[in-house]
Amino acid sequence: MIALYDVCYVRLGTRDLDTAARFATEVLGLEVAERGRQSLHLRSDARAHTLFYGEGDPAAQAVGFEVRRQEELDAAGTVLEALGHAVRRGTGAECAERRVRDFLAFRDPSGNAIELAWRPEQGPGHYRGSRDAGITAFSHVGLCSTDPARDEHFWTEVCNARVSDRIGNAPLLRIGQVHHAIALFPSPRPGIQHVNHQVESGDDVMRSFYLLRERGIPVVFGPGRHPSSSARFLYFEGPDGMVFEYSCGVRLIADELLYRERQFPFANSGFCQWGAAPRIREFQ
Ligand SMILES: O=C(O)c1cccc(O)c1O
Ligand SMILES: [Fe+2]
Repeated sequence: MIALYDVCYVRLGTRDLDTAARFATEVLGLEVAERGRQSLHLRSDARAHTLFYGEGDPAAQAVGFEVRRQEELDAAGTVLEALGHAVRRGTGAECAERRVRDFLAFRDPSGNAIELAWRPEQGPGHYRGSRDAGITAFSHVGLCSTDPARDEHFWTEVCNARVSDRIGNAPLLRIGQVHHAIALFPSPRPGIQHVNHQVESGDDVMRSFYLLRERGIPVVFGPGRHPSSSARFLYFEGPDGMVFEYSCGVRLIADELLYRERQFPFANSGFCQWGAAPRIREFQ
């Protein structure tokens, strides 16, 4: 079983790096860790980076998960190849760009680019947001899945994820105590479906709601509250149509023995207990 320790970074492609840089700093509130001619590393917490934008095809995406031991990479490669997944070890330059010592790349059963990363770096000093969005950490990703049941099996049987709740057939999967690090939503195609950052308080969610509206940033769901994680949330659209989410108050699941996953309806009420309606394709 591949022991994922935490979700550690998201890599996005963008056709316009300047626009992405302005959005990531002035709107989202991330800190620029490094800006290259065709690359942008952004911080949201103590880590060296959690969001990377590369200039090019917006479909050039990947999600990085930390593994704690380098031997896990070899073992994971063997397991994945036996299941028919092509695997590739990162080059020195690619590891440096990811601020990791080593990584293994493969695609999940839907075709999402996944990277298993060893020893992701911590950043210098505290994260200092470019605006006070109240961000405390990069926390989870939504992934598009062409077969949520099949992919749930992959993430929970080949990897060590556990189902915290389901919304219809969409599983919300934890790898630590946080309610979920990965959520799989039905879609005809693979891809990163949303990127979540946790914020300090409900006030931060509401402050961002008014700021985004003022700046004409499309709010596509919320403010609302998820019945699954109990988190209050706000979803909005960034460059290249990528959906970002702020949420606060996500529940922690500490008792692995007693906890039982719940089933919510794939309906507005399964996504929000306050009555908000999503304008997000994968939530409809
Ligand atoms: O936090 C959640 O429970 C949640 C539920 C549905 C979709 C999401 O993106 C979520 O973060
Ligand atoms: Fe989310």
